[in-house]
Amino acid sequence: MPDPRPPRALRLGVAGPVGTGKSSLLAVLCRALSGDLALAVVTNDIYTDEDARFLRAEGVLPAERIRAVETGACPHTAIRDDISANLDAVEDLEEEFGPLDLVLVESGGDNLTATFSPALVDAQIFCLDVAGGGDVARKGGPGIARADLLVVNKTDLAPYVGVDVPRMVADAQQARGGLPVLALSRTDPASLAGLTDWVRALLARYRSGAHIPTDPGPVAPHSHSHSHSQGRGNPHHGDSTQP
Ligand SMILES: Nc1nc2c(ncn2[C@@H]2O[C@H](COP(=O)(O)OP(=O)(O)OP(=O)(O)O)[C@@H](O)[C@H]2O)c(=O)[nH]1
Repeated sequence: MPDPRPPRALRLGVAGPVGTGKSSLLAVLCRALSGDLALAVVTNDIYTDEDARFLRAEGVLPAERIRAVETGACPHTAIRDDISANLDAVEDLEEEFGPLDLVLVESGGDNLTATFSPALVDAQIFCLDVAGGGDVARKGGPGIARADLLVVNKTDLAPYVGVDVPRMVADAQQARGGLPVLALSRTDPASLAGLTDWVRALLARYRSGAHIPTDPGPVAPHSHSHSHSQGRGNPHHGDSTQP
């Protein structure tokens, strides 16, 4: 009988501002899914392989299934403008350990404008946390408005930072026109189950051919001090506060 699976693994990106819990979210997914799915991970950091080392130290997957891309520049560059290093890492993992079911790609922590190219991932999660402030969800941007899933993370911290989680989720829902929003905390097992259920449902849609990758949209124009030697016409002007 022919193998009904698509020719390659589902590629799922996780983006969002620095420290919002992207690596922790990947660790949750690896722990929950590696029992019955073949997984691999690609991490992106600007100057280190810290996120990959964190995941290897957590023992969530065999160490060799976790690859680090050192972007050396704005994290968005390597997931959006010139995706070659990430694509190489994903394809190497598939070649060495395939057939895989799911490859998770973690963006280096960036700002609200960073999203993955649809040429790199089939779907993407955008991760905010309550510690960034309850009004962040209202600020919009391509990831908040159009990622396949928006996570409002670390809800256990809400009482300490004065954030009204239902309000923040409602704001996010309003910004997303019906796309899903998930309030998440590592201290709330039901929320973690909600995350893994969403990924399993996405994988089922991908395998059946029902999932249509969508592009949340490009980064906003901005400027900064380093150059983008391999950038392809990415506009860089305007807000000099961006990394
Ligand atoms: N209270 C709380 N802390 C969390 C939760 N998830 C992650 N953290 C903590 O948040 C901090 C940042 O988490 P990471 O997973 O490293 O975040 P990240 O987005 O990968 O960080 P960068 O890769 O540096 O952008 C760590 O100290 C985590 O332990 C959560 O659900 N609740």
